[in-house]
Amino acid sequence: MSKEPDRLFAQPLPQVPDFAFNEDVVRVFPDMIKRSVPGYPTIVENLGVLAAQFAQPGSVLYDLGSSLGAVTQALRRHVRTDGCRVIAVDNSAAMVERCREYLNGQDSMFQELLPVEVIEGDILALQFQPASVVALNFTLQFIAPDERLALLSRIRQSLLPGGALILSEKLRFNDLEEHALLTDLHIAFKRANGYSELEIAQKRSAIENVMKPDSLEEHRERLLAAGFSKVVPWFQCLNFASLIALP
Ligand SMILES: C[S@@+](CC[C@H](N)C(=O)[O-])C[C@H]1O[C@@H](n2cnc3c(N)ncnc32)[C@H](O)[C@@H]1O
Ligand SMILES: O=C(O)C(=O)C[C@]1(C(=O)O)C=C[C@@H](O)C=C1
Repeated sequence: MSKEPDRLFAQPLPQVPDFAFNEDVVRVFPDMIKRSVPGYPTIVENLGVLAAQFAQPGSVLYDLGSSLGAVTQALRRHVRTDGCRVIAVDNSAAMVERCREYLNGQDSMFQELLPVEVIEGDILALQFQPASVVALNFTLQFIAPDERLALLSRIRQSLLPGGALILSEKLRFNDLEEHALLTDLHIAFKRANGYSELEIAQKRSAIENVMKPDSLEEHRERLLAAGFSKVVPWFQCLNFASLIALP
């Protein structure tokens, strides 16, 4: 994976454009997400471990909003269930192109990996096949809020008995003091990872119109409304969390 450091917001920008998953972001994405999302490497690796517990023979494992395929690669490191295949979907052409290159690299280094198909497309328009694992790793927060319930309902309908949705998101908190504390600690995390005050501020204005986090309570209620029977948080680091939702 690219080792290029993320300096995208290091210089003052006359006007900060809305954040987009374009070629510039693709080049620095592995560095950006690791330095921006507390717990990201732990979440990705363990998503593979969890998926192996839910994978059903002959089913599909979806990686929705796959970016460079970090989750897909973790699924292929950990899932050995007969007849499973991975479908990775992203609507950024630049992400999809680089993701395919990285997965070819994984194929050339390891044998007997699950087959994978990378689709360039909108997850809101996807025809889901019967699935045992669906991963939404920091993707739902970029979907328009009024589309989220319908998407989760369609995922729920595609899930086989014994399967699971694994949903990772940045959280906001209804308690203002808790929200302020965890936001400050997240800024401290970014600072400790070498981001300047300017980089932190400009990234914040770039994402504020395009990324709308929900609270844990909102996630739980919406997942139940979508038909999931149980919602189990399995990881939280500062204001980032991951949940298992069972059909
Ligand atoms: C924060 S990144 C996901 C990170 C990735 N899952 C990982 O773990 O490394 C969000 C991704 O979702 C994709 N995305 C956003 N909206 C989408 C949509 N409607 N359909 C497909 N992909 C979408 C973006 O292009 C971006 O690559
Ligand atoms: O919340 C922030 O400040 C972030 O940078 C978060 C976040 C994310 O959660 O996806 C936003 C955009 C990039 O994809 C990497 C990280």
